Amino acid sequence: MSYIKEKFKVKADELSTEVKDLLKNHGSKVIGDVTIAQAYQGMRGITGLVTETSLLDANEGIRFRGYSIPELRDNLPKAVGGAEPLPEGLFYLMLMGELPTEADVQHLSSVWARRSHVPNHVFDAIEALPITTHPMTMFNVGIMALQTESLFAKAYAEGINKKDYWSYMYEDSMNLIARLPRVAAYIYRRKYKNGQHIQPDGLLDWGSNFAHMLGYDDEGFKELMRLYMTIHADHEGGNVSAHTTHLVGSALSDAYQSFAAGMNGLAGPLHGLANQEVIRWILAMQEELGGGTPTKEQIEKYVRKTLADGKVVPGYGHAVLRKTDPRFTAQMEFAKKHLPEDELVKIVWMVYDVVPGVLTELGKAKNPWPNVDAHSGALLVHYGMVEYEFYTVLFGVSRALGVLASLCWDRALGLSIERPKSVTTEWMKNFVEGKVEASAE
Ligand SMILES: CC(=O)SCCNC(=O)CCNC(=O)[C@H](O)C(C)(C)COP(=O)(O)OP(=O)(O)OC[C@H]1O[C@@H](n2cnc3c(N)ncnc32)[C@H](O)[C@@H]1OP(=O)(O)O
Ligand SMILES: O=C([O-])CC(=O)C(=O)O
Repeated sequence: MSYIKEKFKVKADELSTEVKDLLKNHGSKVIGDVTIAQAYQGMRGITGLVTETSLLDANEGIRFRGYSIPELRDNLPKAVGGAEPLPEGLFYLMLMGELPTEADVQHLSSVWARRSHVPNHVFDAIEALPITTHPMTMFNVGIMALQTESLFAKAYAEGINKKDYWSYMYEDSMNLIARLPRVAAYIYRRKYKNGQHIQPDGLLDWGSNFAHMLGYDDEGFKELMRLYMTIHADHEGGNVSAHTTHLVGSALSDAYQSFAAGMNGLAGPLHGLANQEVIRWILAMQEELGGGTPTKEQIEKYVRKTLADGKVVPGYGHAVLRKTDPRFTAQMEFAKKHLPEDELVKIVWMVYDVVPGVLTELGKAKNPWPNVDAHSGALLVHYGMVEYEFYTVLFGVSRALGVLASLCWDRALGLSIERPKSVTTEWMKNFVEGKVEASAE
């Protein structure tokens, strides 16, 4: 057993004991009430999930095992000559709950490089789709085709003790993370670069090897990839992609099936697809105005028109956050350092000056501030990745780090199949009239 796996097992046994004690001594303690509005409106504010890897504060933003994004950028190991954290280090932190050493990160880089082989039938499955297929659909087909490699599914079919589920989930998760960049890069090169594929370079770290396979070998893009892969990885457990992965995994679906389910959620425009929508929205605004940099007045007019047309302003608002997303700020800082004169980036910053005021004035959105998706596309365009339909695939590769670390914990803690109670509107009406009672079961 690898030393990381062994260490995870020790930590998992410790936490399992603590959770058992918590359940035995405090299991019936109430942590919240549920209102009728919450049942109809996306369960906002209901605490009903346990996710170890990260925790969100509405005003401060995400913390990964207690570390904010600026703290991660200071404390996680970097590539030689690089300033951004290596995503391998974030995975280690999320899995283990402690910061990695340089050696831990190098170990993970080499383990993932070693496990990155993707069987040919996965590429064949992607090739069977029309070239016009959305990259997120290709991505999901690729992930599902990889499911033939699931060690958990094979072991379960042969019959394993439930105490060992975590071990197979760990192996599947490590293999899937190792393979995703190759699948994603294959999709990109197939769809946008005439199928001229680039072989992996096993000597590179995970993020720069991904950049290399995509066809972007300059150091600036590699740094961006490391930052991008780090900040998109996790956002506690209730967001659509993390919750879906956890939910499907709770039925003992394997890592491939669970992650694919999560990725179908990420592909929705109110979630991960918003990053492509931001660039599409800015380009459409520029086109309508005849190109060039718009004025703030023109941006404001376009925002009001978007809202009047019954559409959302992509990249703004959030289900939980109530301030500017620190992931937006991290990308803004990256841009100020590396590409302060970029025209599209400047437009993103002008939009940031305008949108919160308009959304606040209209008073409907609970959070008028930008989220992670408001900035990411402009950085990618700067380095030449203009194919915005691909952006959510990048998000998905990163999200694998968080949701798969969480799946390892789910199986290590032996979490139950998820099955909350639902009721009908007729039940709600009867409840209001006192004809039925809410049940604790
Ligand atoms: C990685 C991520 O997933 S980050 C989020 C990415 N998504 C986007 O950027 C899409 C644009 N934003 C939105 O649609 C929303 O803000 C969401 C989906 C992120 C959050 O949704 P909610 O929690 O329901 O937001 P909230 O409670 O503030 O919504 C209240 C009203 O304001 C509207 N609203 C919220 N944000 C926006 C926005 N950016 N533009 C226009 N209207 C908005 C909602 O559509 C809703 O309108 P309704 O009452 O007519 O249905
Ligand atoms: O937390 C959410 O609901 C959405 C989000 O920002 C993410 O998943 O990264």
